[in-house]
Amino acid sequence: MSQSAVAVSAPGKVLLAGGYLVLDRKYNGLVFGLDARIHVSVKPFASSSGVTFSEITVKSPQFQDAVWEYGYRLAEKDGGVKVTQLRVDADFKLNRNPFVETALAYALSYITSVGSSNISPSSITILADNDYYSTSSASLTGARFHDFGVPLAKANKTGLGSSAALVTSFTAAVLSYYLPKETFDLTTEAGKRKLHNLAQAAHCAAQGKVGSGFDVASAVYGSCLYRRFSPSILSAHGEPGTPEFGKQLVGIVDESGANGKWDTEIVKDQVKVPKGIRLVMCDVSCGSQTPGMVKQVLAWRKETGAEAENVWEGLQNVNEGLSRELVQLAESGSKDYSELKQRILAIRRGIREMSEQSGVPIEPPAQTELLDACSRVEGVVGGVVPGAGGYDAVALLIEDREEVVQTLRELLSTWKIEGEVDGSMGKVSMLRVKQEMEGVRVEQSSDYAEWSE
Ligand SMILES: Nc1ncnc2c1ncn2[C@@H]1O[C@H](COP(=O)(O)OP(=O)(O)OP(=O)(O)O)[C@@H](O)[C@H]1O
Ligand SMILES: C[C@@](O)(CCOP(=O)(O)O)CC(=O)O
Repeated sequence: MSQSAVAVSAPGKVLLAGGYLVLDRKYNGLVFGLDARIHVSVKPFASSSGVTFSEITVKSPQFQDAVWEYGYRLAEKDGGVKVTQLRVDADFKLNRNPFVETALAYALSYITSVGSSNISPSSITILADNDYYSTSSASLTGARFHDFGVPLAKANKTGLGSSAALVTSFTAAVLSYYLPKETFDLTTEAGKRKLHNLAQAAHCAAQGKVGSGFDVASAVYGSCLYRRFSPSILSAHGEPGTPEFGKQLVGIVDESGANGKWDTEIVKDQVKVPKGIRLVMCDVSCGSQTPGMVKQVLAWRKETGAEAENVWEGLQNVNEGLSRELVQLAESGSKDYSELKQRILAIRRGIREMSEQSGVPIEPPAQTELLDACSRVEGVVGGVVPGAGGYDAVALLIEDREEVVQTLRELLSTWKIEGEVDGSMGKVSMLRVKQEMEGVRVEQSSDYAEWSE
């Protein structure tokens, strides 16, 4: 068992094309990893009293009250590892973190099923790159990891997929810490595949539903064309502590169980960004969110049958067209972006058709106006509402020149966008993130020493 500190990071994501379609294995999605990462470091638990407990402490020092202490024990009947959040005193209300708790229980259950059952106490630190949460630029101090000064639940997420990047880097760090390299090596393809399977299982369990998993896949593999796994792979197992959970989990992760191999498809070489082009993410803060958009769109698709299928097929075609054009430009070195512009516009037309027919505001008029205005800026190739769409964000492809970024910033600095529910006016801010090809990565644990005391 390894006892030296380890650290791992995993990227956030943006689903540039394929929202909703990617939920169905017939279609795929173009997902970019982003250079905003979540970092997790694990080190031995330093007991000041000399007494050691069976305890794993997790903290997220950028937020208030973000410390979670867990006891753990091997469950009977091969139930894996049951973790229990510890209370400081009987009256203390537990502040639970479902993603951390589930990722820990899943990782320890896997570790004790394939390796040693002797889990030593450890101390885990989570650090998120600053762009995962919005702050006024005045409060940014230039610190590598900003202190957001609020509890995690009050932080304004920018929608970069924090839970998927967290579960992926957390699982990878815990596995690397407790398992010998022969059993788990993150730098190998086999290691990444195990990580992908385990992180998908934990992430689905924590969010209480089986989504498409594009966010976990890009956290592991980075930018890719993604075709989802069959949801049945994750539909039949128990939860940590229930009989045979250990065996079931190993079957899922090592692909040795009744469901056999995962059918996820990750294609890396059909995703390229031409030199001279970059992705820009803009966060839209409207004070309104659209719950249940996915449910509504899928219900409409089911009701409408062939009509909806036509929209889906049409979108798949133009989505594929976008990735093909990006690859073609990257390989030819051409700087003629007129075709790329047309392909982005074709995707937007498809999304608006899906919006209109389903009655779900995927590219609502306020976002159409914003995207049109951005697209008129010299050097902006075009943009879309990424992922599930709505009022949350826009993603743009621009020529990577400082003056383009500057003009866009000026345009957005005064832009007001009307929210959906209460008519409140929101702001639009350009995040500092751009696309990144690489997925999960082993880091130097000493780089985080300052924050993991
Ligand atoms: N820095 C962090 N420290 C600890 N836990 C975190 C951190 N960031 C995210 N989490 C966990 O992830 C949860 C947020 O997940 P959620 O799925 O709501 O957001 P998201 O993944 O950022 O969403 P989106 O897919 O829209 O980008 C938090 O409630 C917490 O449990
Ligand atoms: C609508 C959907 O296809 C994409 C959601 O993406 P995002 O969380 O808005 O980035 C759902 C999914 O793929 O799980």
